[in-house]
Amino acid sequence: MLSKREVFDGVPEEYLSHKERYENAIRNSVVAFSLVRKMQEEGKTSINNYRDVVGGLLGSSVLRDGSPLGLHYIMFMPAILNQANEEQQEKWLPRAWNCSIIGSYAQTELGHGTFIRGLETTATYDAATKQFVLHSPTLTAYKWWPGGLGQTANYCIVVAQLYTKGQCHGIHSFIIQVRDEETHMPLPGIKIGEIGAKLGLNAVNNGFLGFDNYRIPRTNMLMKHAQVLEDGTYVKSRHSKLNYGAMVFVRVVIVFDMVNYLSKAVTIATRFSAVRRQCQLKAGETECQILDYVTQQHKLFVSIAAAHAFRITANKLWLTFNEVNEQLVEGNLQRLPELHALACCLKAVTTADTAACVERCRLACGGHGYMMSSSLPLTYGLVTAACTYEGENTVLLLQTARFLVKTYQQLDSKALTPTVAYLKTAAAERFCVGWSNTTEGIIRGFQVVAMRVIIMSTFNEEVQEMSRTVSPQLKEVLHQLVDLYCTYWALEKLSDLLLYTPISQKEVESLRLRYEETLTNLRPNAVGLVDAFDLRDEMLQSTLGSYDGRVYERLMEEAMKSPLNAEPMLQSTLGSYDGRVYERLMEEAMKSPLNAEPVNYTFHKYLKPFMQGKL
Ligand SMILES: CCCCCCCCCC/C=C\CCCCCCC/C=C/C(=O)SCCNC(=O)CCNC(=O)[C@H](O)C(C)(C)COP(=O)(O)OP(=O)(O)OC[C@H]1O[C@@H](n2cnc3c(N)ncnc32)[C@H](O)[C@@H]1OP(=O)(O)O
Ligand SMILES: Cc1cc2nc3c(=O)[nH]c(=O)nc-3n(C[C@H](O)[C@H](O)[C@H](O)COP(=O)(O)OP(=O)(O)OC[C@H]3O[C@@H](n4cnc5c(N)ncnc54)[C@H](O)[C@@H]3O)c2cc1C
Repeated sequence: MLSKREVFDGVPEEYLSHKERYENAIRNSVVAFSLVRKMQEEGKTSINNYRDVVGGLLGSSVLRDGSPLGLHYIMFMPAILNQANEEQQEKWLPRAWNCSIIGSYAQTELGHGTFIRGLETTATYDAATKQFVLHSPTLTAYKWWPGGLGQTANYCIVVAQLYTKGQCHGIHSFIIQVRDEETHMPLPGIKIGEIGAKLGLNAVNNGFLGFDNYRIPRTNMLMKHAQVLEDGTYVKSRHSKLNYGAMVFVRVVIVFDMVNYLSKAVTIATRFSAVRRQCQLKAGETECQILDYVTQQHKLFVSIAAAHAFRITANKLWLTFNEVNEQLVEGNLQRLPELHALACCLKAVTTADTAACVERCRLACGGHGYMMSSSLPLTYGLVTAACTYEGENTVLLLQTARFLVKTYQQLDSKALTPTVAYLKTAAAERFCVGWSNTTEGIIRGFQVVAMRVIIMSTFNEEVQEMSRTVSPQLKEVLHQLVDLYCTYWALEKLSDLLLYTPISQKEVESLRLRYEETLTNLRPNAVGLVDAFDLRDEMLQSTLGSYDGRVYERLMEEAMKSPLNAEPMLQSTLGSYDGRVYERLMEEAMKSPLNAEPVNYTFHKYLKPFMQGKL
């Protein structure tokens, strides 16, 4: 087993080079995922809790800026489960489960991400040799972004336009070996490397991939839904969108991921706000905790409520995902459009809200929130990426809008699926005859707004669920969070309510008062509520949010770790003596150090022993 601190002992990640960061990421990942594999071997994990085990690792402090192995678990294996037939699953899944092959998922190209029907990579069937020929006809056809593809993965799910007998049948998925399993060298006809430094997730080793008439066996087309027979005959899928299943799965998983990151950020900011004293409420008094300012409570408390709301919603979405997938297995596709719309909506809403809340948590911590050691900038970099990957949020919300408009148009002719059944009730004019400043009244108001502007609201089911399962004391606090969340958004979306509901000016004023009362009621429990997330210091990795509150001592301890403090005259790379700054930046951008050699040395040192089960 590798020693705990074998590499870069004591130097925080922020001070490592791009290459050292990659080595650190590989080392941490193989150690961490060796534990997952051991749990599998001992039967301590299965497909049901696998999401939590892997998700917990990927969101942990060990893999704090992502992992080059993340896509192997998040998309490569689910794509095989979702799109490979039984024979293909028997061949590929065991090797993927024990990581004797490492995979990625390559759909996005330099020229296309959202419009996947416009992807340019081609897979042309050659009946004479019973092979597909993969080709990248243009530079914009190069796959660009796949996680782990830069230097790590040796297999990949590739999404390409399928051609057979001269006809294009649209995009389909293929499992493709891109590197030699022994030498890790790129195979002939494969052009591959990493795309360079990013805003965040710099440990993920995102790569590019180009094909030059690269041949694969016919049986490497994932054929659970559609097939190409040996003579080139195309057999189409029962539903054209079944091939999109991997994306739906990850969108569902991302909602859980946002719960983790939002809980972490608001724990850090709330605990720091209880420690930080700044300014006096009255002259001569001792400085007060910044958590006592209503403005600080306004910034933070809705994030505590949102973390609970997203967790309950994520659990509900996961149940729906499993229900619909069981129906798909039985050939019942009736709820697939609803699941797609729900996954699109909740992925977009939770990622956008989490990114906004994490940034607000950072701003609530003043200068110390801007320190990398606070962990808030890193967390922001992680969550803001989720607004883009797995479907850019604007585009996904348009998908939801499309589904809701269609549902509304069929309101009287078609039975409504569970998550939109409220639209029937809200359609009746009598539904919202008055306004009440209660949680139910606000939700009803949003349902009317949703009805009128076809926006989905999903909160009411969780409130009923919650009242059945908690103690009176906890129920009171959780209801305060529900009240806070509803009154916060009612005030945020006041323009819609004023347009579409009979809410009066007087009721708006009392709503505002109710909101401030709720902030005050929650204040005594604020730190307890974030402690309840039960995030250990090792998970938070934050000088501001540690449980013991020793903020200033930790800030100083971290500052002293900077190599610049060790050697006052250390030369910065940007200040090179010859002044050729722009030429150096261009050289660096065109040749990331990881691309310097075709096989990065970390393969033989870490990956190969891991893949051979020797770690
Ligand atoms: C073994 C298991 C291991 C499990 C381990 C789990 C570990 C969990 C760890 C958790 C930790 C972290 C998780 C987070 C980390 C995630 C990292 C992710 C890395 C990123 C990967 C990527 O980004 S992959 C690329 C993603 N790309 C996209 O999403 C592209 C977005 N574009 C699209 O989806 C489509 O192009 C779009 C929907 C926008 C339009 O498609 P189009 O074909 O043009 O369709 P339309 O004409 O608009 O609509 C036609 C009809 O099709 C319906 N439809 C569209 N998409 C779907 C779908 N996906 N499913 C079902 N139906 C769909 C649409 O509704 C229309 O229907 P209608 O009836 O005609 O209206
Ligand atoms: C950190 C990260 C990791 C990723 N990992 C992977 C991976 O492992 N595998 C993979 O295949 N991909 C991956 N991606 C790529 C990701 O899926 C794409 O970036 C995403 O789908 C958006 O596509 P695009 O970047 O081409 O932007 P585009 O599709 O070009 O969109 C650009 C902008 O145009 C606008 N726009 C586009 N279409 C519409 C429309 N129809 N209506 C209105 N506005 C529109 C939106 O404002 C959008 O932001 C990753 C991306 C990131 C950031």
